[in-house]
Amino acid sequence: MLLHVDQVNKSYRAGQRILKNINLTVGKGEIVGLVGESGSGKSTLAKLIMQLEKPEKGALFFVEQLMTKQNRSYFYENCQIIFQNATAALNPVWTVRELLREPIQVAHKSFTDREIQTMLEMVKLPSDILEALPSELSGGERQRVNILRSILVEPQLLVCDEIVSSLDRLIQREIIDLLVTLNKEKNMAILFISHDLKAVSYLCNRIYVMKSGEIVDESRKCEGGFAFTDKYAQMLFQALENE
Ligand SMILES: Nc1ncnc2c1ncn2[C@@H]1O[C@H](COP(=O)(O)OP(=O)(O)OP(=O)(O)O)[C@@H](O)[C@H]1O
Repeated sequence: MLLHVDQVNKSYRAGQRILKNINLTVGKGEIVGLVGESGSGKSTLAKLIMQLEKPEKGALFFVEQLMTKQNRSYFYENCQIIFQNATAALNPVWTVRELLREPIQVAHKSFTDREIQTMLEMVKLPSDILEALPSELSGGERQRVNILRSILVEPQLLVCDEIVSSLDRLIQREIIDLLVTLNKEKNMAILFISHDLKAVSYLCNRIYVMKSGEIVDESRKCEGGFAFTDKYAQMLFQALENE
């Protein structure tokens, strides 16, 4: 197992539990979805996974190892997160070339110009983009730069928190197809957090449904569809079928 969230609880204030006994796993090379209405606790769980917040109870394991301060750097070399707001994640005064150089240095890697060109091609960015500033890019291009920055370190797991929500449908589909390609070519596991059921159903092999801080259901894709047993989960996905 790549990621194992074991019986995790979280409150920000006494008496108000935001996460309740969360159990979630992501296997090597697996694409897992996490859906739920606004405020159900998805982003809080993402922050806990990335060790930006501490669980009150429970534990998190990465490649069977309990996540601790001591092995945090190994974790960050192998797990990357992308948030919805691509603009905020990119330093506005850096060109794309500089933005890509940073994670390359952090990962102690070096790439030739030719290799960088190949990577740009993989995420379908034009080669002349290297000298552009984030403000000169479209929303979809900014998110591609963000994705490219995250995958340069070749993580085993990519956590995507609402990364396509602010993009139009066509660009959303292109970004999702890019994630499918990265999953296939690099065997990179993905935890895809979204309230966009259509995107999640298309992309994921397995989906968790969250409601009011609890995981209420889980289903694996079978013959292109999902079979939920919980009433709330069924209602959510029923609406999608009727679209
Ligand atoms: N730093 C914080 N301090 C106090 N409460 C917080 C904090 N962060 C989140 N919350 C509360 O935790 C609950 C869950 O929020 P969270 O952002 O995890 O939900 P979400 O499912 O990701 O929602 P959305 O889909 O709208 O992003 C909300 O009620 C929110 O107000």
